[in-house]
Amino acid sequence: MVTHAEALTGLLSSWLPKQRWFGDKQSEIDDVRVVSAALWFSDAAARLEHVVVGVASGGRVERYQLLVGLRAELPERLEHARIGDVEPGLTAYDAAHDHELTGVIRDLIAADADREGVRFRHEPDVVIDTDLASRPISAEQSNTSVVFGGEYIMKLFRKLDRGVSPDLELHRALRGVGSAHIADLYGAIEGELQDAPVTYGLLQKFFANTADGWAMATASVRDLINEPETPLEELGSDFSTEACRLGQAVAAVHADLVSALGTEVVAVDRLDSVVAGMNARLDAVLRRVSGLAPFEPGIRRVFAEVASHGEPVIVQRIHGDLHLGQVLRTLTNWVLIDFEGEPARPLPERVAKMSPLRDVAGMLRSFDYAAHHLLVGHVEADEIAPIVDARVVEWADRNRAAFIEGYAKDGVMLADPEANPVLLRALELDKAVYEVAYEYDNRPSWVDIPLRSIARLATT
Ligand SMILES: Nc1ncnc2c1ncn2[C@@H]1O[C@H](COP(=O)(O)OP(=O)(O)O)[C@@H](O)[C@H]1O
Ligand SMILES: O=P(O)(O)O[C@H]1O[C@H](CO)[C@@H](O[C@H]2O[C@H](CO)[C@@H](O)[C@H](O)[C@H]2O)[C@H](O)[C@H]1O
Repeated sequence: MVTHAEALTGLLSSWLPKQRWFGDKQSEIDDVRVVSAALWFSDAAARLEHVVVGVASGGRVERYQLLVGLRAELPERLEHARIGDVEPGLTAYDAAHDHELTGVIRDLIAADADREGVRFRHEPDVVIDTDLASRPISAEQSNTSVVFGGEYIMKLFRKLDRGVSPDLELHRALRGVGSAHIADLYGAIEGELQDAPVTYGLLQKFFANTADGWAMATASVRDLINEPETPLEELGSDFSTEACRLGQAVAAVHADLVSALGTEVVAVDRLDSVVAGMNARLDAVLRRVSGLAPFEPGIRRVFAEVASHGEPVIVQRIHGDLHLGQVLRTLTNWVLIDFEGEPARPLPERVAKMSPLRDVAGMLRSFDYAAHHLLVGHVEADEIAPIVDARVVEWADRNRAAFIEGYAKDGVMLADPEANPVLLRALELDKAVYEVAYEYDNRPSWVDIPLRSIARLATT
């Protein structure tokens, strides 16, 4: 079967780095090769080709999924998605922005179709409504998501791992035990790539009219800056009740993950390997970000305490990258989304069992972020800081405490954050070190947020 994949590769070196989901924006692209290509759909107006490319840059090769639309005439509505001409009179574009072609993908799932080794499947007890209109969501992130009506959201993965995505694996497992705090899984697109399983996409329940935790928390912080005289507990937008409910939801999901996938114990004589992992991640960030160097001895000291403290650690499957942007408040519930783990970690590390306190630490870090990020780059930051600094710290402490209270409230937790301060502090630091690298790569003006927390966590 003939595709236009080879002709496309010449256009990608300039197009890929402009995409939000493209990982390494710092290095030049050295080479783009076609790993697989298949025709998924064709009619008189458009073709949909599925192309996986291997992109060599910065000394690494990563695989990316492209949904390539091809049309003789690109309508105005798709101009922003143009990749370029693959032959005279035939334009390639990102089909994730074309509601007609994303509708085709949804229909393939509804029909349990197969296309050249790619399996489109809906969950056995689900009937997919194929009449709903499709639109891309505006906030494109690590992957590309498309919403159908107010009912479904389809995530098309961009960077592909060799192995089943934990986002699919954990949603399937959580669905199996009837978890109340997730977006129900309706279908998936899977296949094999270079002799390994691969997940291309997910179809899930879409929660319309939600607010994410980050929007709610930062609205509360904005209020406290604007009402400097009002005690936090009297602010109309006080977030602590929600933080408590969120803690309950996270504990419930952790309990569901234990029911579905079990636990293991890291014995005291293996704690060195946990510390070694944290130190290795620190080494990698220290090599790249010089601003972290002054804190190195303090960070290593906190990590070392995990081994010397001598408590075995119970581990389980966890979310892995939990923060306020990964939780949605529906009318009646908190829902956790995006179970992929930290995008920068290799897949084998992301699917390993870890302490549930790692997710707790991720959320505690997020309260710190929400408290401090509004002043980053603000023209009046220096003027306002002395007045609001104490209040935002109080806000973070109040909500961190409420979240921990909620986490313990229903008695379903495996590890009590309050009873494990040594591990919790090390996990917060480990996360903050990861965040330094994340911000350095993606939002350099935010790098001070984790660095300031590290200064506090590694020296007190
Ligand atoms: N089930 C859902 N219901 C409503 N909105 C959702 C749902 N899942 C994801 N979203 C929205 O889509 C955004 C991207 O989803 P996410 O799973 O985090 O994708 P990515 O892997 O690209 O980071 C989220 O920040 C959220 O706003
Ligand atoms: O949501 P992703 O899976 O893409 O996660 C990555 O990006 C997050 C930012 O969008 C990043 O989170 C960091 O910033 C958040 C505020 O924007 C903050 O709430 C988090 O606590 C902080 O870690 C996440 O680390 C990264 O993996």
